[in-house]
Amino acid sequence: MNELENLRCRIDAIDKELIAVFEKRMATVHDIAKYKIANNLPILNQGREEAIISKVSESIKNKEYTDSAIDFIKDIMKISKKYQEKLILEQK
Ligand SMILES: C=C(O[C@@H]1C=C(C(=O)O)C=C[C@H]1O)C(=O)O
Repeated sequence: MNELENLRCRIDAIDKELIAVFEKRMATVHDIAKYKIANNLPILNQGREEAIISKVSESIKNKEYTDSAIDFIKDIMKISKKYQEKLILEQK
């Protein structure tokens, strides 16, 4: 296997881990959406999102990746809200 193939193998293994963790997060988002529906709460919680972004920038070890990590978590939260909207629409 050449170097590029070897590195891509490593990416494939990391993606597998990412998807497993993503599934766990989405299952929790699902439970949060059910709670919001039952308690008539809005999908967006700006304060919570800002706190998550702060935690990400504090906890990332390689500061070279800070901006990318913030972009990443913002995209994840966008996906989370889109999924919650879908669940809420299905209830109506
Ligand atoms: C999951 C929630 O809903 C929204 C999505 C968030 C997320 O994906 O982390 C955070 C805050 C909310 O804007 C929540 O309220 O906790």
